[in-house]
Amino acid sequence: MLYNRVLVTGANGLLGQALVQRLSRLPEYDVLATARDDGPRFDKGSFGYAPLDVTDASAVHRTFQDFTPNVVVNCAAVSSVGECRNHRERCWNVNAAAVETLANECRKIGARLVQVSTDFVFDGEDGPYDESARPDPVNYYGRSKLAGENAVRASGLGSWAIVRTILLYGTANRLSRSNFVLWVVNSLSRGETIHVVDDQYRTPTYVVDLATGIERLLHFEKDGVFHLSGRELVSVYDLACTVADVCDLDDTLIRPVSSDYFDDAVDRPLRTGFIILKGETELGYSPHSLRDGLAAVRDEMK
Ligand SMILES: NC(=O)C1=CN([C@@H]2O[C@H](COP(=O)(O)OP(=O)(O)OC[C@H]3O[C@@H](n4cnc5c(N)ncnc54)[C@H](OP(=O)(O)O)[C@@H]3O)[C@@H](O)[C@H]2O)C=CC1
Ligand SMILES: Cc1cn([C@H]2C[C@H](O)[C@@H](COP(=O)(O)OP(=O)(O)O[C@H]3O[C@@H](C)C(=O)[C@@H](O)[C@H]3O)O2)c(=O)[nH]c1=O
Repeated sequence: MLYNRVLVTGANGLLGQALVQRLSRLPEYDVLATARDDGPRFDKGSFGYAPLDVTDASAVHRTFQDFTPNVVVNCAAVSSVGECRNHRERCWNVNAAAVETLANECRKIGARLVQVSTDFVFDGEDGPYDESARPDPVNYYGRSKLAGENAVRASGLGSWAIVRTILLYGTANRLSRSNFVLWVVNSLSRGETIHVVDDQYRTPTYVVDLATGIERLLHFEKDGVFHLSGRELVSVYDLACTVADVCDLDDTLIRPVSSDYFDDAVDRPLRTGFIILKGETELGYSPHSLRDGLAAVRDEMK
């Protein structure tokens, strides 16, 4: 059997954990999980682990020389839009500059690079978007992620893919950043009132679906841009109400508000969402329905 030697960065994050667990269950992959911590935050699956800060160019070089991956999936990011607004240099170093470093190291050893990106590269004026839509980010996070995409495109790599996704939800161990669905469940379970925007629209994505989609992309060795998200376009308020319904929580605690309710809000694109036809036809991507994905998360939380 021809093994795919896959190096995953940011492996202790929400997507990184799901992806490493997915790949390490399949015999065709030999996985090296890397993250900033001394060890993995999870233990299911059979994979190697090495500490790696993607902004440390010499550490990246050494890790590539030691493991010699034939494919790298970059899940490392500063994924909080507020943190990107407040700590621009750190955000740029991770989301843009480090991608250039990874792409250069991939080129040297002939490896493929799969870069994970976001709906926030778009302005949100005319979603849902397909892969040919023109990016025009409205916040610093989106600009840094677009710069990361452009570093891949400009790198001269023989083989690369950019996988954009939207509003990820799921469970994982000891996350440094929670996600919207867990936040709604935890807040409502404590009986807390929450204010949720009803003018932002998304196609929320169950992280297990995204991990499966990326695995399919590796398996078929597809290049180019792919939009992998859920199928259903909903307002974030409707998403919160669906979470309450699926988890049997009190939806009267959810108050609809518009985006300008939050005084210090970071600008967020209003209507994103993805058309996922390319992933469906070229990868066999087939995400859970929103209710089924949320039910799976509810069961994982038990
Ligand atoms: N979450 C979402 O809704 C969406 C996410 N995306 C994209 O998906 C990808 C995965 O995001 P997600 O898993 O949700 O985010 P997480 O924040 O859960 O994971 C990102 C990981 O990157 C790690 N990281 C940060 N800086 C470095 C560094 N210098 N070196 C190595 N690792 C680093 C973080 O480490 P630590 O835990 O130590 O902080 C974290 O574990 C990102 O590219 C993100 O932009 C796109 C659309 C939606
Ligand atoms: C905390 C909070 C969030 N929201 C809304 C804002 C937003 O539409 C949604 C999710 O907010 P978050 O701050 O979790 O995430 P946000 O920064 O909007 O989400 C993004 O994550 C990054 C990584 C991406 O790349 C994007 O695809 C996107 O999904 O919830 C409220 O309405 N009320 C609240 O009190």
